[in-house]
Amino acid sequence: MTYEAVIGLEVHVQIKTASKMFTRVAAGYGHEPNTLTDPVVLALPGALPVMNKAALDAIIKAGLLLGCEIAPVCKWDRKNYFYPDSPKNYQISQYDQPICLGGSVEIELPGAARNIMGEHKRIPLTRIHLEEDVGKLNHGATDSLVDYNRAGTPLMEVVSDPALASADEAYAYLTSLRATMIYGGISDCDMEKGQLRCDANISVRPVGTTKLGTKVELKNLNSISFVRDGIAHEIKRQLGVIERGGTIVQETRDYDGMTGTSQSLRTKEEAHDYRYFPDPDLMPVKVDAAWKERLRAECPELPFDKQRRFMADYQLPYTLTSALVWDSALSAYFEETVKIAGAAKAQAAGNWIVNDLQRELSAAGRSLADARVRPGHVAALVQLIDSGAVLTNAAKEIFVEMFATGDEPAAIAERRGLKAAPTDAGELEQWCRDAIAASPKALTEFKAGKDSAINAFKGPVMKAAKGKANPKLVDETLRRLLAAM
Ligand SMILES: Nc1ncnc2c1ncn2[C@@H]1O[C@H](COP(=O)(O)OP(=O)(O)OP(=O)(O)O)[C@@H](O)[C@H]1O
Ligand SMILES: [Mg+2]
Ligand SMILES: [Mg+2]
Repeated sequence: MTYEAVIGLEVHVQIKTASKMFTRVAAGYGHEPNTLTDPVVLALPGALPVMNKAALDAIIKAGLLLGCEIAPVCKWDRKNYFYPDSPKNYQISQYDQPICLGGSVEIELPGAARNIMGEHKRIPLTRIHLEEDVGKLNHGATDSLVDYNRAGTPLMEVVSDPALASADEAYAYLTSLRATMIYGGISDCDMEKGQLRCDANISVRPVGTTKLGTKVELKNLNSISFVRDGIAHEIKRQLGVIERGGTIVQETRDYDGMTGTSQSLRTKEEAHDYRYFPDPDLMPVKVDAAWKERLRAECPELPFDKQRRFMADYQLPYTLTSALVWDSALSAYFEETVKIAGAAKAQAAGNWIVNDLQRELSAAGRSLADARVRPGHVAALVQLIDSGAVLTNAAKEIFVEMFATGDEPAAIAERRGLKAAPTDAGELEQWCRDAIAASPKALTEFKAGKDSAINAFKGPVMKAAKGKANPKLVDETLRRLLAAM
């Protein structure tokens, strides 16, 4: 019997807000332990939660970006459990009335080659709800210390349907979801800081059947690559168990990305173990049309939509769009350049940005925001090349200097003597006549209608001009002379 894998992901995304979910104390990372706390975070007697509007805005925006239905009314529930990371002994979460329902994440699977677009799919979401993050336990050799700085940070849980079929699809899903959250300004999704965390639920079933198999939940997958590796490993493990005649038990396993192994943590608790009940301290939240529309207006175009637009409007090749659209600042920079240089120059502009600008930025350890080269500079350089005033090799040099100084490309070309030589018209004409005379075969071909035969004359002309002739002028002069022959 052949088996297929079924995967559902639970992704926790910390929302980037100034303060915590139910109190005004600051949210943040990397502070002295237990400095971002107050009576609400520490659950001191009498402390009461007050909702953070910015966090609600962010989750509604996330829902709109992913095409979810925003529930007109949602409520808060207590998820009860005892563990030192939660001083209240419960977590405020949303159980049966989450704020976002349905929706999907668009993914792209790997293409046949790097420069070929892969298949696109939409992975349906079950829900997105809002909850508060818990504290952090730091385990020492003989004791464990608890830090409540993270406790109470607004946290979204994005739950997918069991609809992913492979480790690669899970990888593509996380890449796309992460980009969407960053684009929307909802989270920075830095996995090293725990801003995005993923649990993977995995089961297998015989191909052709629809009933879901028993799932195993993988935890502690702390990079997107580890999620992919962990899932691939777990699918293999489950198939191995079945092959040996065993059965899969529902459990939570810990995957160690460094060693590529997993071990059982616990057999999985059921929802009733948490004794969910509505939080009596918090009112349900009503989201009306005006609230939704205000946030809809703030929703940016998503990377895949942008990529389709770049390919259609600017005729850009897939590879170039892939290098641009996943970084919203970079694609904004590109579009500003195109606005100045013109859509016909989009590909040239894109190449300068993706290759030369990015190379110089990473060599200098700088970010795009503080690059001295602005879109106007790139557009000006593209225009100088197009007009024939500078040649490509010179332009490369100009770019490097432009990056270092922020000077205009024309000024750099002037002072560094990098302009294509302002060839004397009579001299250029003579070079062209000599080149035509030296190649009677190409002349015959050109006269017979083979336009590309003109290229045979250009090399000798450029050689005579020591590489500094304006190629556009060379082309024009040759054509003028040829037409008269
Ligand atoms: N048989 C299955 N095989 C693979 N994935 C499954 C299966 N059943 C459920 N899933 C996936 O498991 C996830 C369940 O997440 P959900 O948050 O609803 O429940 P939970 O994991 O029990 O709760 P908790 O948030 O307390 O961990 C979903 O992403 C769902 O698609
Ligand atoms: Mg869950
Ligand atoms: Mg879970």
